[in-house]
Amino acid sequence: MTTPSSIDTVSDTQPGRVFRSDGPLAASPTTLRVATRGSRLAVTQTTTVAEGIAAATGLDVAIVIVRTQGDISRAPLAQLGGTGVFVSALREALLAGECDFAVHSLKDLPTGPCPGIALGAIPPRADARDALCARPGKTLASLAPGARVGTGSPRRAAQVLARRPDLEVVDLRGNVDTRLARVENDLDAVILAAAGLDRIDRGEAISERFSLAEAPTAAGQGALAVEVREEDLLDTRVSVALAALDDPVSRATANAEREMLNALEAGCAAPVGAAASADDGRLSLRATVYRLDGSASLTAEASVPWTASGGAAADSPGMPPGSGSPLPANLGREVAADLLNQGAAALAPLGGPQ
Ligand SMILES: NCc1[nH]cc(CCC(=O)O)c1CC(=O)O
Repeated sequence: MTTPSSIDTVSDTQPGRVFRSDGPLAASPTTLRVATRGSRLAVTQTTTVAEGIAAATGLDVAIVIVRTQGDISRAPLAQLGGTGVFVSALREALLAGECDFAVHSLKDLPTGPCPGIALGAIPPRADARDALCARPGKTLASLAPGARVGTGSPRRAAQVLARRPDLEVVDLRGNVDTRLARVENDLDAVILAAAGLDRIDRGEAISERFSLAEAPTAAGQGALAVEVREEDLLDTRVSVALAALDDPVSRATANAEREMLNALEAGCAAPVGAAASADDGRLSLRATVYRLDGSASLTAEASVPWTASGGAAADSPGMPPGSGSPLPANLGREVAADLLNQGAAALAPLGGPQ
C-alpha cells in the first residue's frame, strides 16, 4: 500500500490492512467484510475494491469468498436460470449479515431492484470492449473460412455471424483461464470481455479489441457493482467507503445502458449490445438488437446534455440507480422505445430470465 502523495487533498488516515478470510467472519467495529465469488477474476477485482475501502476508512478489510451455483454448475449459462446465478449467493450473504459489501461484475446484475439492497457504488469502469483471442496476429476478418469461434453469449454469436456468416460458433463456458485454454486446443478463437483479461493480466492473449461502434457490448460490461444493505447507507463507515469508490461517469453510462435493457424487458441471454459515453457535456447511448443468426439488426441512438458534476450532485453515491439523476435512465428508456418502435421484439427473443 502506498502513502498518499498529496497530504493536502487526501486524509492522513493510515490505510487499513486487506486480508483474505477463508471462513465466515463476525462483524467488528474495526473490520469491514467484502464478499466475492471465488474465481481469480472476481477475487482480483474485489481486492481492488477492498483496497479502496481500506484507504478511505482506515479500517481493516476482509475478503470473504462465497461459492455460487454459477461456479459449481457446468450447464450452459443460458439454462441456469438467468443472470442471477452469480449474484444471489452474494446477496444472501449480505442480507444475512455475513458481509458488509458485495462486489459483482455489473453486467451479471439483474436490472430490477432487490429489496433491502442498494447499488452503493459503481467504481471507474474498465475497457467495455469485447476481445478476440486467437493465434497471434489473427483478427475476425483474417480467420480462415469455417474457423471455430467459442462464445456462450447469443449477442457475441450474432455479432460474429453478422460479419463472418461462414464461421462456426461453438458454445463456451467456464472461467477465463479454461476458455483461453480452448484456443490452444479445439478452437480457433474465443471472445471474452477485454476488462476481465486486463484485470487478471492476460491482456497479451488478446489479438483484436472490437470497436464499440461495430460490436456494442453487454450493458455495464467492464464495470463493477458494489452492493450494500439499504440500512447501511446511513452508516458513516459504509457511506465514506462508497463515496470514495463511486465514479459518476461510470455510474451514468452504466445506468443508461441498464435502463435501456430494463425497458426492453430483455433477459440475460437477449442479443442486445449497448455503448454509452459521456463527452463534451453530453451523455450518449447507442444500442443494437440482433437476429440470433446475425442476418439482421436494428440500431437506435440518442443523447442528452449531461455533466459529471451535475450528475454527481443528483446521483449521489449510496442512492439506488434511477433514484438520483433521471437523465441516464430517461436516455435508456428513449433508446429502448425507439428499438421497440422499429420492431425489436419481432426480430429477437428479448424475454427470458432477468
Ligand atoms: N459473462 C460473464 C462475465 N461477467 C463479467 C465478466 C468480465 C468482464 C466484465 O467485467 O464485464 C465476464 C466474462 C466475459 O464476459 O468474458
